[in-house]
Amino acid sequence: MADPQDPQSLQDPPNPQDPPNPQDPQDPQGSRSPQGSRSPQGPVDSLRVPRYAGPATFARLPRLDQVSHADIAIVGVPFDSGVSYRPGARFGPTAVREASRLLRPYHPGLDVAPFAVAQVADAGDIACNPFNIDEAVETIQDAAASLMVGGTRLITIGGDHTIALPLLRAVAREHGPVALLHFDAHLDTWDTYFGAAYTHGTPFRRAVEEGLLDTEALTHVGTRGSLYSKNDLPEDRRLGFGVITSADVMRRGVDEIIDALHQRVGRRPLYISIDIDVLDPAHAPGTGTPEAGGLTSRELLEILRGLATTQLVAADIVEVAPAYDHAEITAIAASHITYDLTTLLTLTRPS
Ligand SMILES: N=C(N)NCCCC(=O)O
Ligand SMILES: [Zn+2]
Ligand SMILES: [Zn+2]
Repeated sequence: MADPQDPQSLQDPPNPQDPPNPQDPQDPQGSRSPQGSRSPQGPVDSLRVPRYAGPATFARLPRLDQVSHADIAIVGVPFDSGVSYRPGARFGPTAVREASRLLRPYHPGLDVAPFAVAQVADAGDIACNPFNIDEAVETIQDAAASLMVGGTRLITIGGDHTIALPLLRAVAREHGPVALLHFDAHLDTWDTYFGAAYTHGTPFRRAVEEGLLDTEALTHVGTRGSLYSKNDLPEDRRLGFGVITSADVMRRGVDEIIDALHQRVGRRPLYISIDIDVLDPAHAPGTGTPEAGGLTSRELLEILRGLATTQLVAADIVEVAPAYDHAEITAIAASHITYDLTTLLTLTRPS
């Protein structure tokens, strides 16, 4: 039954005599939009093609090569050679895409149909060398920069947290030093592991050293767990970071945290990096370095929705390791976070 509130139903009504064919190159998405229409090509319509059918792009969106231009591209980086503990985040992008099949086109919390107001497309995966981290970092930076040509904004699904460094390099080249909201159990500002500079525990120290970040506007959110030394926190502060711990979120509450984040980032171009281990292992067991006492997925999603008036320019969601997941708990959380990040990007057009 057509529902006038449903943006999909505002297009031509489905014709049961003429079902879409996902194999049909003229209509690979089962789209109701006429060919050549200037409105964004949305996801496959789950009221016409069952959501479990066909290949998984994020939220069943078109692939980048199926659209003439994308305002927002979702790209996977299946790289996990930078981890210090459990491997497996290389399978994150595939798991998040699979778990995203249930996403629907209208976001009631933010009152927007993100795929109707912006052309969003799935750019596939960046193929990077698992045996050479330096080379992989360069590949990711170059691929991200090429995807951003023409003003396309990027949401990246990792992959381990190493990938934030090349992504920030590509973003800073476009926008200059950016504000950063880093949602993570960990600081990820350590110096080296086994002498290696590019790891999943070090991207944000490198980013500060390289001048990619606006050091007036950096905050970790959700930090908790054991550290290497008492010096870790003052060193992190010296780099410019503020810290809102997981316990602060619980004690101060979501609304106060949102206010504090707005004060910190203001109208600066903003990058959001979300390590799924910011969530409690009960909400995200499928990750490589889990820490007890984390945020709930409800808290994280509410905080993100509170950031709709920032100047978000790009984001990543990293560290989903499906081998440790159960019943897709982690991948579902990550797919919803990615949906919210996408929706935020449609609301926060850079000035
Ligand atoms: N970025 C993530 N997930 N973890 C960093 C933890 C580094 C460590 O082993 O101390
Ligand atoms: Zn982490
Ligand atoms: Zn991290």
